[in-house]
Amino acid sequence: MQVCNVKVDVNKRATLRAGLTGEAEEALAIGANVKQAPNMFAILLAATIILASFAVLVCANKRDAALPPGPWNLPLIGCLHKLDPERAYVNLTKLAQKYGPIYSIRLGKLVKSYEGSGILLAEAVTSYVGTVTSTLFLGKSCPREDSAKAIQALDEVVKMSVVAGPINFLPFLRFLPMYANVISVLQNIWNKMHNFVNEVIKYNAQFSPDEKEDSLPSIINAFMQKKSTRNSDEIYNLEELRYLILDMFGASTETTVTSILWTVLYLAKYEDVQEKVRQELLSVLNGKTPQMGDLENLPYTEATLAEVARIRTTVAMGVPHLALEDIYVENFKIQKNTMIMPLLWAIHMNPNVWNEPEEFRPSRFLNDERKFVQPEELLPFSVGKRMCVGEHLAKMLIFLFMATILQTFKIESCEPEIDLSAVCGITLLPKPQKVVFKNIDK
Ligand code: HEM
Repeated sequence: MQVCNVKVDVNKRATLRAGLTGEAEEALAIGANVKQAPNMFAILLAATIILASFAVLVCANKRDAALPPGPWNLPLIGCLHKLDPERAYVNLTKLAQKYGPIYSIRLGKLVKSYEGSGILLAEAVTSYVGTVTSTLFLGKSCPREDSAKAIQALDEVVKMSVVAGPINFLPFLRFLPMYANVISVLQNIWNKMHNFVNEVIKYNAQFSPDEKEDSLPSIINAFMQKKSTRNSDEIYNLEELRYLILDMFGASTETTVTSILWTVLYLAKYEDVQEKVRQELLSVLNGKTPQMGDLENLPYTEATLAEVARIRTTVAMGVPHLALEDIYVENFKIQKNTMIMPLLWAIHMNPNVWNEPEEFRPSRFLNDERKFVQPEELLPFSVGKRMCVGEHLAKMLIFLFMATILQTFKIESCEPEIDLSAVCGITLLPKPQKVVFKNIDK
């Protein structure tokens, strides 16, 4: 299996220092000396600038021979000029095609902005996903309106985090008023989220696990149960629980909502696929409420969901990891503190694995007996020991939503043409557009 990794040097401050103070100081010193020879000043200054630029360029491209190959970097901005913020996953995939499955680039800053909050359906889907996840994480003890507000706040955090993204690559930006404001708004929302989850935990902590009427198998209840049987507070303390719940909220809502939105849009666009899925659902389920166990008897439906997950990889650029020490991968040296981005989009669009990867074709996941087969290169939830812990929950939420809707409604676009192009934020988002659900009996 070919896995494509993109490496980003996170040691930005050191890079900037080498680019600015090192070479630029040297260039200025030469300029200062030539002040005593006015007639030669312009020529020497021009030469100095050219030499200095060259030195800075060379410095920006100094590579340890063992490091993975990659394109030339410009001082300060590295390879950013090669990346279109909204289509960075596509640009990065092109570099993978040129430099091979493991390559490295240096990023200065990545400016991304995204207006709009998704298609109109987004609100309803967010409420569906949020209700299930908050009940699962917090149990019944949390009033619905409170958890809805928390989910809304989280949505804000996700959008603001996209705007704040460049700070990851150029940390000094946090001193600029625009970014300082974003950070302060983010901190404000985060504090509110922490307070909210804290209140729910405090409420739950009043009861011993057997005393509680709320016996739903939620994370909060499971945690409290474990805590009551342990003497040590080292792992099962309430602060740990708060962060765990916030991580779960952060990782589950936007990803699952976005995946559902893509599925709705693809089925609205490919009406023949939608009809085939509906016919399979109607004949197998025969009007009954869908359950996760039904999926094994619904190969075309499962293949369609897999194909959407492939062609619109929700977490297109993966979740960054950090090398804690120098390591070697296929003879390439990955230096300590290097950020490693598993470029899931490139894996899902690799023409050596997928025939005509740009085509939406659910049948690629069906074998000769029309059974669903999952190739190991299908990795929307990543791979390895840090892969998504919510894979099964997410698949369940997507399947149950789609199976319920499609048995009753036909999804149609309100626009002349459905736009399936993506905007790259934290996840790969569809453009805002309207769809309509028409009752199939009418
Ligand atoms: C379709 C929806 C989802 C997609 C596409 C998705 C995808 C991913 C990906 C690609 C990662 C990165 C794994 C890595 O670091 O290599 C991840 C991590 C994670 N996901 Fe999901 N996810 C989804 C839904 C969920 C849900 C519903 C939950 C919550 C129950 C969840 C919880 C997490 C957590 C906690 C992590 C961090 C795991 C760790 O670092 O050990 N995800 N997800």
